Amino acid sequence: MATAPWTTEIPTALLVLADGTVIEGRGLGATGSAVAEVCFNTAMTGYEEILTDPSYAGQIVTFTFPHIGNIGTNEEDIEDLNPAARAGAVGAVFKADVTDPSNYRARDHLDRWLKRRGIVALAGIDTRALTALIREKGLANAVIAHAPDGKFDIADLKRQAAAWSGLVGLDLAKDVTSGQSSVWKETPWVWNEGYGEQEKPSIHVVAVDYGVKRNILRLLAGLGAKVTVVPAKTSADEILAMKPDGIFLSNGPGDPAATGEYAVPVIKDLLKTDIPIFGICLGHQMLALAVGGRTQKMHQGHHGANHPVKDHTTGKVEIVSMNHGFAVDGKSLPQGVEETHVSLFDGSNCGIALTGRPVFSVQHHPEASPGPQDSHYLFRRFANLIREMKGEPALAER
Ligand SMILES: NC(=O)CC[C@H](N)C(=O)O
Repeated sequence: MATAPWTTEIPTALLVLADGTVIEGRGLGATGSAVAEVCFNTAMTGYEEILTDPSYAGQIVTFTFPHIGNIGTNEEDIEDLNPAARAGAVGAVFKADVTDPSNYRARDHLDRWLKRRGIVALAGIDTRALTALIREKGLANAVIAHAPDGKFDIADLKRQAAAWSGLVGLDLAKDVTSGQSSVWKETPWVWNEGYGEQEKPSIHVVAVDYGVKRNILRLLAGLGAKVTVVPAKTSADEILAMKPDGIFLSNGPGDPAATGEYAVPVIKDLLKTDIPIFGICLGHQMLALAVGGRTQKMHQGHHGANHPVKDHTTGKVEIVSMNHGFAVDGKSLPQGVEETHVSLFDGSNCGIALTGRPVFSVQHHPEASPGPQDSHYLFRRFANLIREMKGEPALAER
């Protein structure tokens, strides 16, 4: 994968894998380097949402869709809660060079936006070959480096990539969570109107922020919730003192088993109440750990917006957004915990529910952003569990 022999171009960016593989490309975005896990994402749209999803902290995203950047960037499509913290992917890999944006919502060029967010990026490589390599050998630790003068200390980059401990055992939720509690009011985006505001909430949801995506909070607010967002290390007593009608456990980066000291014990305490609980992705994995299940690292992970998942409770198949490199071992689930959803790609666990209790979670991303909206019904399922507790009529689920 070296520079084509007929060009005299000097590579200005490198992706150096832990096994010593060096991939040369054209640099864009921030200069410098970042060490992380390199994964591939098969979504065809939504690069801004993907790169700002805090669950991608500690990761470099290779986009399999070849043209990234042609709709530019805007201020509305970011997913991390606190833009100043710039939680999200640390690196990005594209096939084609980024062109000038052509979209009525564009406010900036992707290259400038990447620079501002501190994301190191590389373009002009065979992303299919890199994806095939990840599929064959598994998610790889790597360094992405960008130097406009083309000067790299390759031996040092190789050392850095090989020395990095990787995501297993790494707690990153504590780095991306909000520093303080806040109330979220914004409701989902409507074409020609933009985002709305929830002014008359009828239920109260406390959302534990392990790296939460904004669109989750919007969908909760859109269903009539006052959403109080609390930091990842908030205790069960503090959460219960807020008198929530429902508790939401968010997505987030890193190894779910590594957050064991603060998240899992709190979830165990919350499970002693009868308050409805809903978890997404990292929240799903930690709920599974709290009920006695196990999580494990995946070979190539699931990152995309086109994954088929079956809901066993209805028999329906939904096409979903995915972003995870760890998974719940479906075989580890104890009695009283049902497997509600499975991936139709590899049969891996995608959802659990506690038998006879208002507690459930999913591995995929029903909030989409980006991706199809097939799984939005899960938010209504959660709202209905809360409404049932309050003696209010159910909303239509689909
Ligand atoms: N999107 C997420 O919440 C990801 C969860 C976890 N960090 C994983 O990679 O599996």
